[in-house]
Amino acid sequence: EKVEITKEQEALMKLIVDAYNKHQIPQDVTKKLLQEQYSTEENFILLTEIATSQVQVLVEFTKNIPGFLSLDHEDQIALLKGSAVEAMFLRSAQVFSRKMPIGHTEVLEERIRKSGISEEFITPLFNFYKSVGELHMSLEEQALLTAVTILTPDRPYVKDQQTVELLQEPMVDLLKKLCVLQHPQEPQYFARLLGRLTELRTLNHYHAEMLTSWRVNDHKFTPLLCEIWDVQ
Ligand SMILES: CC(C)c1onc(-c2c(Cl)cccc2Cl)c1COc1ccc2cc(-c3cccc(C(=O)O)c3)sc2c1
Repeated sequence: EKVEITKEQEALMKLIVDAYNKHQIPQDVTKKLLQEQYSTEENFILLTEIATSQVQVLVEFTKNIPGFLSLDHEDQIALLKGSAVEAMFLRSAQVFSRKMPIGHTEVLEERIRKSGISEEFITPLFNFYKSVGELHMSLEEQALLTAVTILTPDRPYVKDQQTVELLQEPMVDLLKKLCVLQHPQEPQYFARLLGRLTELRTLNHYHAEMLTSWRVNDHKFTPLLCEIWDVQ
């Protein structure tokens, strides 16, 4: 039967997409990807700066998700801490999939490969980037998938999972309809998107190891990253 987006779903999508567009890493930060010299140390510092800016952007985007600010405050923190890495994998993955300004993609790849991350994490990381790139997600899908990731009820320390589920459900329903409407020739497209969310969970584990190996080599993070990642 015909899949239709209701008026309220239209309104919800506009809210989420506007928030996603509004909150972006400032140009002067991402432009450094093309400017700074290449060294493992410099690449790490630059990626740390971008990640810190990304967390700030993520917090602002999250505050625009309908109902989020009405959640228990400790649950708000638990959701942000639990989803930050996954949201940043998604965000940095979009850089590789959308046609970034010339050179950004190669430059970002080069800097990530040479930032002190051990080879065993580089492979799954770039496999993920490739699998997201192949989806050619629309901006609406990117924004909704990020919101769905943030509103994952079973993050550590979330007390009222029920209420988080009530917020996540309409996002998932809307994303499912959007996938059918935007990828009519690919009935399994929505399933492939959700498959990326499963892959993100495994990347969380790799990321925890990445942090440990950086810290072992005495790499410093910013106070915001230390707080959101419970390090130092
Ligand atoms: C602390 C730092 C060393 C770190 O530790 N783990 C990771 C990480 C790495 Cl490696 C890979 C995935 C996830 C994480 Cl969390 C990072 C770097 O994380 C980031 C986070 C966000 C973004 C957005 C970018 C980006 C570029 C151009 C344009 C845009 C744009 O949105 O226009 C975004 S790059 C970037 C790098």
